[in-house]
Amino acid sequence: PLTPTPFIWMDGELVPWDDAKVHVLTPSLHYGWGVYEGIRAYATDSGPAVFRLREHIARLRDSARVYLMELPWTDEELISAVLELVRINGHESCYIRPIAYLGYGEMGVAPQLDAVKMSIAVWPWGSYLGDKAEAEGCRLIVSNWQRNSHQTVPPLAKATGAYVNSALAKVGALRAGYDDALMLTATGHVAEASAANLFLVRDGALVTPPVSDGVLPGITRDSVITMARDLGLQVTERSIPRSEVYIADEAFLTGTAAEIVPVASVDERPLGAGGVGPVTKQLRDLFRDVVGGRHDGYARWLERA
Ligand SMILES: Cc1[nH+]cc(COP(=O)(O)O)c(CN[C@@H](CCC(=O)O)C(=O)O)c1O
Repeated sequence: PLTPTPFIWMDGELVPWDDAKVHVLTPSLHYGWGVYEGIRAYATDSGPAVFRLREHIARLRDSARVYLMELPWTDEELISAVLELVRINGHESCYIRPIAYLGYGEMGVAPQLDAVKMSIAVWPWGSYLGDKAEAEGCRLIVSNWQRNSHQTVPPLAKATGAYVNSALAKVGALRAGYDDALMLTATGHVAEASAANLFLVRDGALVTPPVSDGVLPGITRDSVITMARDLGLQVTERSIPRSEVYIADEAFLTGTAAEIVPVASVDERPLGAGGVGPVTKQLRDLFRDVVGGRHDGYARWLERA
């Protein structure tokens, strides 16, 4: 359940949590035409810091452009709003959820595109896949729901309505007793999990599906690619046929909510020796140091609240 925080930012105003409401005939509620972001603020020795905030706001604007939505605020205004909201809500660490949607006024499939409204909320959000998955690795099953394609619902844009695809996969996986779903493209190549990117490790080298295979260009994915290469590891972005996952030495998921979660098995095939693989552990330990402000080499990725 959500832990309320004192204020939500709505169109430039700070609104008490319980008053942050929209009309039931808000078209984005009915048709899914909206874009959003998932960002995290982390506790550091010098207070809360937001991880790669600028990149997240830039992706929000990219998503909005795909959906013909002009955000009524500049990147700088949104960055300031996020930092102020984290500060006044008083959390050392929290999850941050900006959303741009189409406000009340007209109904119908072709929405009123100039009615763009925005809100930003924060709340404490712990382990996305649960402590057990973090410690022992998550169990994935390949979903029988195909990942959105560039020809249907563009995976490049983080649109609200796009997530029924992820939700169908995730709910199916949970009901089958798994932690999450692995989604494939129309050609049977690996895309990503329901709300996180996937990396494989084989002979010490990392492989991850390309954006052209219908993945969200994840910011955690980008961070892991950069950190891995800085560690001297080989990282390749290429199409991965489904069965190649079964023969990986290690695999892990990356996402803002998920962070870095080891994969213990896919379709009941255990990966490597099970548990947290050495490369996964090395990258997860480094990631935790970086977001905790304990690694000067990536200070550029942290914005102090
Ligand atoms: C489909 C998908 N793929 C990859 C990622 C990882 O991207 P990034 O966070 O930039 O590293 C996310 C983030 N999923 C967000 C929403 C989760 C949710 O709504 O639940 C998140 O992790 O915040 C996705 O939703």
